[in-house]
Amino acid sequence: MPHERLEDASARLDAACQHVDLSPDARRILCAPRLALEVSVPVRMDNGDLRVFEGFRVRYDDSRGPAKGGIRYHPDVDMEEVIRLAFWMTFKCALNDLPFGGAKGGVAVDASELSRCELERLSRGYISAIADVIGPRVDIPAPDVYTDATVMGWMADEFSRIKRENTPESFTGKPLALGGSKGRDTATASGARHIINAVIERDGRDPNETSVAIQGFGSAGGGLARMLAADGYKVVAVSDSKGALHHPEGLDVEQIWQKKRVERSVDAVGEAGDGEEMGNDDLLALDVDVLVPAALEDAIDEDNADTVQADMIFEVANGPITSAADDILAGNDIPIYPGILVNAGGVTVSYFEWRQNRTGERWDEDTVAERLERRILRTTHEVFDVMDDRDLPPRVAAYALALERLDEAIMAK
Ligand SMILES: NC(=O)c1ccc[n+]([C@@H]2O[C@H](COP(=O)([O-])OP(=O)(O)OC[C@H]3O[C@@H](n4cnc5c(N)ncnc54)[C@H](O)[C@@H]3O)[C@@H](O)[C@H]2O)c1
Repeated sequence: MPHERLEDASARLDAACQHVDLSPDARRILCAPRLALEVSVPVRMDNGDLRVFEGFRVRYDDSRGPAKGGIRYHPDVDMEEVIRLAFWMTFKCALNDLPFGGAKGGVAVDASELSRCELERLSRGYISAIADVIGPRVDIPAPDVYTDATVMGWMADEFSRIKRENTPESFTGKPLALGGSKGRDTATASGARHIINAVIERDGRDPNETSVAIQGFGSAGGGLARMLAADGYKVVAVSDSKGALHHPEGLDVEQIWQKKRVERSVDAVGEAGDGEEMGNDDLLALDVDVLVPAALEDAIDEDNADTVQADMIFEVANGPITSAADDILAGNDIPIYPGILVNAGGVTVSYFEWRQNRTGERWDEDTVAERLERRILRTTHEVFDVMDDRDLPPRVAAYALALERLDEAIMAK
């Protein structure tokens, strides 16, 4: 890969390549993105000033179908980060056998500083700038960090205006009224829950005796905390960007959820429940059975990897563990279930949304939940088979399986 900060993605590709008879053509094709577009998005601010934002859209690979990937609004977004995220989407879609390639987009912006009207103008301007490279049979965007259904609604509307046709299947993660799918808001947490339950059962553990710490109490991590607590797990620690809360016998997750997500309190998680407050980094070092990083990238790196005491890690965030940390955790025999498996519930229900929009169907909540569980468990058991048959750790097994599917499509072309 040509970009310096892509070593993590590249290291995962190299590790998987050692276990797959990859054709040299596929290796060459997967080393760089198919398309990397950088755009300037001028936006008239409420006070009359003009600001110009940097935007990106990357189509990493589309050998298995139109590319799929979210749009992130964050001040740190740059081309390298977007390429890295698009690479992971390529492997996530392949691993989960979705008929999609991988893409990602983003705008370098602190969305919290913008008024609602400024955010709408930015979202519409960004779509106008990338309209030539997206579409329902080319590249289908979705929400990511600091973008949501409202933003997708504006973007889908802008795209329909530009194309002069109504194409709800051009975007996923839309509001229900504009063709969004039921179950999209809880899809990532549900997928992660099914995988954790499958691993706990395979290991012969009892959920009631299993302690869990979750970093990041957002839509994915907070939703998962609620589901695991309902399944009987002891959720002993959760955190957000402001603080962490710990209770060795298990936290009252519903109370924290109510305060953080329903009342939209700005208080830290640490002030929202009846546990003891602790430092954010201390959560990662707790002696728990299950650790779930569900915040942002690079949370566990070579500086803190050695402090991790969990029996196993499930990545809900994209790329929360650097490749250097991976090596340290492997040396300490801590298995890591990778994000391309664990957080695939979101893109799976996005695929359901795209299918519903293309056929004009509307699936009810139970249908979405049942089809999601079936697909997630099928992939999970395929990964277990590769782990057993080839004696591989979960991350390498998942990448090897994805790589074989990508290789097959590239060679078939
Ligand atoms: N939501 C989805 O459908 C989905 C799908 C796939 C992957 N992901 C990934 O999951 C991660 C979280 O996404 P989300 O949608 O839940 O975002 P979100 O914005 O709803 O939540 C993120 C949470 O992380 C917390 N956080 C930030 N920095 C932290 C830190 N240093 N320590 C502890 N907590 C911190 C924030 O306070 C917030 O509570 C991202 O990496 C995203 O790419 C999300």
